[in-house]
Amino acid sequence: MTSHLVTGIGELVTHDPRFDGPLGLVPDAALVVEDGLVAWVGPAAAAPAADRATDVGGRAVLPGFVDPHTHLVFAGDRADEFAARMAGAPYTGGGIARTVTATRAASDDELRTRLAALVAEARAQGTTTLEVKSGYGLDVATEERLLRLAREVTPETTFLGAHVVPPGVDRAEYVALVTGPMLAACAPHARWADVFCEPGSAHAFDGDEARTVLTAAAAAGLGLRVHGHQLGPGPGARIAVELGAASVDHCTYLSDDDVTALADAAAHGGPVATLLPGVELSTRSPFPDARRLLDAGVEVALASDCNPGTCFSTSMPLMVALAVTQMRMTVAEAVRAATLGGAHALRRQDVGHLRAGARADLCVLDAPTHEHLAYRPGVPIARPLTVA
Ligand SMILES: N=CN[C@@H](CCC(=O)O)C(=O)O
Ligand SMILES: [Zn+2]
Repeated sequence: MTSHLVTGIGELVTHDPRFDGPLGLVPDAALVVEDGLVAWVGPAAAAPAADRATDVGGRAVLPGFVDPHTHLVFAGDRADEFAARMAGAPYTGGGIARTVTATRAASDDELRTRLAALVAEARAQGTTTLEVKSGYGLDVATEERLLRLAREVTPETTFLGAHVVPPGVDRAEYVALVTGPMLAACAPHARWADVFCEPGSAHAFDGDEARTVLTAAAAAGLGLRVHGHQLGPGPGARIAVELGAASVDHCTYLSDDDVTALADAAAHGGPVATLLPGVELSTRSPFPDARRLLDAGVEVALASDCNPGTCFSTSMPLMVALAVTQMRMTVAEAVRAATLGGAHALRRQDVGHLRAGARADLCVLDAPTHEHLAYRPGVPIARPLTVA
């Protein structure tokens, strides 16, 4: 087994409680990788010998970003919808049907090529784990196809047949399809199931429908996630708590009762609140109240939600910068949410931190400290650090 010493680390974010502050920071640090796993972290002065060494020249190193919410398998483009929105049109979810039409018409190879390009784009900015949802097929064959393709790039695949009711299809019949033949075809390729729960939307699902979909998915062995509170108030957070979902995502319009329910559940591993500030940026909506969640003791994750409708960005550094500048998160809270928070939203113990035994998924910054992620918005300072 070859050991590899990474040295010259100006600042290392470990999330190891043995080290300093909320991020477990080690200044002038080193790290040893063996067999793809972190074998040792600590001050460079105490580093053990290793077979090989890489000096990162005083740069900051942190766990690779964990992006727990993306919709990366799709075809087509909705730049015109984005431009119309910037000129005043509202976001309703109605544009999802256009992506569904383009996606159904695309070949596996077209979808695979686009997906690979988006994964490479995310990775080039420091994302080392990402979740990918279906949801632009909305028929049995296409949903199954999207999940098969997603599985080629990540184990974190999510069945989102309940994204919207396809135009012209009866709601009850569609819920029966999603919970019956579609779930049966998709479950073998999925770790998770998700539902777009927005009772105020003509396209998405109400609380009863969401509960029906998620209960069936849980019975099929899938973990649960919920899209909720993006467009308005709703039952998404309470359903997520009630059914033991790993995460409730968006969380823009939460009531005090929703926050209390999430905070009470947090004590026994309740849902993470995953915030998607790229959506508020790209739909010109109010940002979620991250402080209210954090101050109540709810674990917060950040995700890109990369999709062709509400946020066509794979950039986790952008999400960190938005969380800090627009949502009043501290830099440490945002960096934690983009790494360890995402890992918890995916119920993963092996990523999102750099304690001994973690996967050696490393992100290096062309900067001396993690603060530069928010201090230098839009500047491509984050990239993966590959240690062979
Ligand atoms: N809100 C639901 N789904 C996506 C948007 C999908 C689309 O508009 O294409 C989201 O998370 O924002
Ligand atoms: Zn989404």
